[in-house]
Amino acid sequence: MARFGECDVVVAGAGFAGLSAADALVREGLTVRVVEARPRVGGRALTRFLPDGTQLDLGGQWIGPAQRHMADLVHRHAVRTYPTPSRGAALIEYGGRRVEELPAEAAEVLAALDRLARAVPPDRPWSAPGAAGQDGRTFASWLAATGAPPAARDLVGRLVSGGLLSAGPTETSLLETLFYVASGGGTEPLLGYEGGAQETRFAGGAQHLAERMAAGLPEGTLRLGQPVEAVEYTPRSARVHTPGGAWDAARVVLAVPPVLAGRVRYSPALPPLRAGLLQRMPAGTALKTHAVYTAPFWRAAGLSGVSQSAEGVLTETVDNTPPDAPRAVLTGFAYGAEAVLLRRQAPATRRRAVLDHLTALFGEEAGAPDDFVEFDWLAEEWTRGCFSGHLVPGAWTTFGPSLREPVGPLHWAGTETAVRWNGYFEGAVESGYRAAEEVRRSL
Ligand SMILES: Cc1cc2nc3c(=O)[nH]c(=O)nc-3n(C[C@H](O)[C@H](O)[C@H](O)COP(=O)(O)OP(=O)(O)OC[C@H]3O[C@@H](n4cnc5c(N)ncnc54)[C@H](O)[C@@H]3O)c2cc1C
Repeated sequence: MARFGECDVVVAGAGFAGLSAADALVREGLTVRVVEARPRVGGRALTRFLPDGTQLDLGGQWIGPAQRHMADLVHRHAVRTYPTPSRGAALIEYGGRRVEELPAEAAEVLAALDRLARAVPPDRPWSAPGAAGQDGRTFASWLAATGAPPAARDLVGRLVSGGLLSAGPTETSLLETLFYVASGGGTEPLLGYEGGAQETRFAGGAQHLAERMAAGLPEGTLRLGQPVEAVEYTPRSARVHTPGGAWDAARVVLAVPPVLAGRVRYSPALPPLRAGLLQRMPAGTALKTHAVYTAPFWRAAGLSGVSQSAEGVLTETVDNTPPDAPRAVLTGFAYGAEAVLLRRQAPATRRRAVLDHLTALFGEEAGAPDDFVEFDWLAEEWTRGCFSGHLVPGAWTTFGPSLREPVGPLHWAGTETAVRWNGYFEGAVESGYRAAEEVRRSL
């Protein structure tokens, strides 16, 4: 098999984590090769433009004011951003009623969650007081024990397990949920638009920033269309195999989602705790849809386009119209069981189910968009889930300490390994910088 050459570090994956790791390593004067399976950079950031120029972010798209690494990147790469439209009333469907503010009993459940999350250190959730018990019960069982009315539990379960962890409340442990809340600084910054993680969007889409980061790497650093298939390693070096050939490097940063890191063939086999961990981090199942209209008709009715539903196929909607777009966009999210059931349906039936939900919220016009665009990240060979991967119940307190532990010359990055803003672009960048720092110290 051909050998492309030797380098100091191979980074697998050109998402935000891999690109940040490569950037930091190149700044250290190291020779780096970024090998990326897809013919593009950005990973879970993917922007498409309709023929008339309407921008759709099919993957990640928002950043918030507390995400400092992303703010630095935006500044450094001179990328323009704009706010998420926020004028008008939100619609919250709750217990058969429609209200504009989060009902007090649901807010109380979120407050209780925040109180518990404050005791969970996001860098070592397994050491939190009561961690074993919290890891051994599902978020659904904790919700049931709050004594809150069923509608409040349903809404919080769908917003938190679904909207944040992209799973159902029966799939995630209480500890995983508390970790995620602690990692993002609380439910308010996580769930919020203005002042929260959904405050700002990228002009030209989130993929554009990834492309700018890639363009900043030295020529020849980035190798697209090169999936890492196998990694042979000794305590001091590694050989990374791709379909086109192999790279020898002193260190490797694996910046790919855990489910895909587990599919690479390692020789020798990964240590049991690392291998076990990778088997316990399934990716989420969220489904993001875009309905494109001639105009943002909901604004005339005084509505912001934001909705949160305790029932129905969609849990959330948002006005996703870019400021200078020729047309208007309502984006919807399905999570957990609803997202799985929608995938069982034929595309036309699924589209109808989503549009019926939008019609019930925003009126007849919502049922007849000019375009309807969906993108299934579960079907993507090089992602296999959405938004991110999470530890299953019981895994934090058993396998969790292996999350960022290097294996010989192999270092682990990717948003799933982040301490802060785990699951977000911000977490991906943090993880890339952290892995690069580990490599720098180890050489
Ligand atoms: C629909 C959706 C909406 C989201 N919304 C938001 C949001 O609004 N804000 C936010 O901050 N985050 C959001 N996220 C999450 C965010 O996109 C991710 O946290 C972030 O992009 C992860 O970056 P990463 O570099 O860790 O992983 P990835 O972006 O997945 O990058 C990994 C890269 O590795 C490549 N790869 C995989 N296997 C191999 C292999 N064997 N060899 C070589 N390369 C390989 C992949 O092709 C990919 O390019 C969303 C995600 C989705 C899918």
